[in-house]
Amino acid sequence: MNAQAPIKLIDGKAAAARVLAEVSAEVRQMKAAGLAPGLAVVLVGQDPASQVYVRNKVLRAEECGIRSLEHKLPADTAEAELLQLIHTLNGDDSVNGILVQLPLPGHIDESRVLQAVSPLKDVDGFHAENVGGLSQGREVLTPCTPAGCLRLLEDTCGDLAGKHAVVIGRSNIVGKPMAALLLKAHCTVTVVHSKSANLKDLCRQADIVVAAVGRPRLVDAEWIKPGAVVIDVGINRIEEDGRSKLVGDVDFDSALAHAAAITPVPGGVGPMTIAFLMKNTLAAARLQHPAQPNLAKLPEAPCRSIS
Ligand SMILES: Nc1nc(=O)c2c([nH]1)NC[C@@H]1CN(c3ccc(C(=O)N[C@@H](CCC(=O)O)C(=O)O)cc3)C=[N+]21
Repeated sequence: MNAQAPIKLIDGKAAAARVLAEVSAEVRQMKAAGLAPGLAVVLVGQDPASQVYVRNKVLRAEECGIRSLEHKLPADTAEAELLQLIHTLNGDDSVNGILVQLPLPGHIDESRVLQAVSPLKDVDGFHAENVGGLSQGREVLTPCTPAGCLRLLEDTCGDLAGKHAVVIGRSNIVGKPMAALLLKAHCTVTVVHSKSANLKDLCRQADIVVAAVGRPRLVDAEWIKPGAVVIDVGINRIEEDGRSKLVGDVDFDSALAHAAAITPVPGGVGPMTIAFLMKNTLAAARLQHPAQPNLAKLPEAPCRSIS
């Protein structure tokens, strides 16, 4: 009766493990060529969720042989002091990647801080130089979450050319760079957001839906065209049945009825974000050593954000 393909769960943990295995192999080659890649993670304040992410990043880095340095600063750190730390890290040759965990406390100007990170060490791809480069389709350091989503989509759908992708959300961290990457992959891209008219109708036209709005379970089966592929970027902590739960921007159980394939939360996009942070750290190390003959002999970067 139903000719549709069986529902497929997109396993972000398994995909991330594959990416991390590639990273580990590359780290070994880099070390053989005399370079031990290092990542600095800067956390300002005590936000418990951020602390969990930072801990996960440090663990994954260690697993694939990347040195990670954690800088924890108190919530009342002055902007000038944070900028000074970034300048020090910019000038430290043992640091190849710098990640400043967001959000920053309200008294700190986020864009000034992101602009202070050297574009060659900007493993988040948030510096204007890299944002502009991505928009021009140049090979630059690219934000980790959208890069991870693109890999999941390519693994699931193969060639993305000509597909209609609807990105829900227009943040600088996910929505906008996701749209740029999908365009680069030859999709027809629609970006919708909280002020869009006919949000649901637009979404229902999509072959690919990427939900990144931060609204728990906003997207249900009615938003999804039968056979569409759904990537859920949302990580929302909610209270339900007297306990705390992690849910996405997609109502998973409902969307499952229409989707050909869908990412779970947790275990979907989150682990891929961290895996691509590691990949970007290696890509950054390569950018910083363009003339090093031994590194130049390394195989082409399989990092999609670069190659
Ligand atoms: N400059 C900056 N860059 C970021 O990339 C950045 C940031 N700031 N601030 C916070 C958000 C959030 N983020 C996550 C990364 C991984 C998981 C992750 O691994 N999640 C797992 C476990 C989740 C859990 O159990 O808590 C999963 O979804 O399966 C989650 C969230 C990166 N962010």
